[in-house]
Amino acid sequence: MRVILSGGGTGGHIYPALALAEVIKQHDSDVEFLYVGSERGVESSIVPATGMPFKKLTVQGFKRSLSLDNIKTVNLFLKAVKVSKQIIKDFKPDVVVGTGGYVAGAVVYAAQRMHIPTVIHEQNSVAGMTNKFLARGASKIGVAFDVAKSQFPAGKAVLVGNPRAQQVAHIKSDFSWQTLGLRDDKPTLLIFGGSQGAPAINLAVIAAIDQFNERSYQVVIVTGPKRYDNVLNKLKEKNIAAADNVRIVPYIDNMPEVLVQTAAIVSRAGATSIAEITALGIPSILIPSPYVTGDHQTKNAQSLVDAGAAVVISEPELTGQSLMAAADILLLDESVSEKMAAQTTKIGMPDAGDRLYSIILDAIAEKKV
Ligand SMILES: CC(=O)N[C@H]1[C@@H](OP(=O)(O)OP(=O)(O)OC[C@H]2O[C@@H](n3ccc(=O)[nH]c3=O)[C@H](O)[C@@H]2O)O[C@H](CO)[C@@H](O)[C@@H]1O
Repeated sequence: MRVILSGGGTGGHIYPALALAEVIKQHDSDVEFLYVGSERGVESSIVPATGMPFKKLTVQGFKRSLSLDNIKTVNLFLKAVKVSKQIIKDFKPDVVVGTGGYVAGAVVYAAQRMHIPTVIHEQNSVAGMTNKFLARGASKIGVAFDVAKSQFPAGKAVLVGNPRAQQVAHIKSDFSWQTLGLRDDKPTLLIFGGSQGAPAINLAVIAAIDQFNERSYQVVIVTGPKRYDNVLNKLKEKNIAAADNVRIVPYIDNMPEVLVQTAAIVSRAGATSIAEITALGIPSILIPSPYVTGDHQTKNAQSLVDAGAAVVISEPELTGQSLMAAADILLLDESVSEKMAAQTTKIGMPDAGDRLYSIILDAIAEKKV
């Protein structure tokens, strides 16, 4: 089987594609992959690091307001479709899979024009712009939230979950907190703001760090690669240093292994993070980003809140104090965290990769009929 994968711009689109690749390889050891990503997106470093063949396109996003830049966006898109057609002609895929982001728009659209089977995966509860654009021509659509089904052409979308859930649920982790200078016999709270970090979460953490320093549990603060220096500078200005139980890092490369050893999470409500949290049954405090299309993070978080599986703090309510209070309950009150962990696990879909693989096989088979 030959598969082109495309998804980009942000970790939440890229990691599901890579997790799917792992699942397909388990079913079909002869599979050949090609990943097509954007040259400016983080996929251009994340994907080659896995050893997967990678080709770059130049694309950019649409501005929501009227802007001359959108003319450039359209021109780049048309060029990217042309390059994609050549890539597809050379690679001869059986299927092209898109996991969101502008780059996937060009690659999957090119495949559709060439009558190659295409499958798109929607991670969020509100369909993204790229997937809406591609939906009509897609052979199959896999969604991670049931509420997303109705946003696609009738009968086309299937609930599959997010393949990253399967990856983290089955990982054998020998990760030790000692690699960060911490201890393995203490519960650890992991704080991160999605794949890029979130300024609001970083600010609340800076306000709370004096108190985190005094806690019996450990705290790992992931600032986001581009926000690390800023956080360190702010702490310096305030003359605050992290104590022995607190670590501040820009990014975590081996998140699945780390998550397995994590007692509780503070995070945005990105769809892929939620898939991981629910697959592993980790109690969480979610702070949905208010800056995303259709407020989709609040809707992503809703299914967990409804089930008593997570606590939500809205961004306007987020302060050092509200963060500390919620963190203390999760880390210090076992009855709360155990209950939440049990509820969270119920929502998880640890077979999501297999389910997505299955609709990919259907898409290929239907083409052959
Ligand atoms: C601002 C924005 O547009 N966010 C969107 C983006 O978020 P974002 O890229 O932040 O996506 P998610 O929160 O869904 O996923 C983040 C991924 O990055 C990983 N990770 C995170 C931090 C780290 O240090 N190392 C690491 O590997 C997480 O484990 C997870 O796999 O895509 C998601 C999936 O479509 C959407 O739901 C989000 O709304």
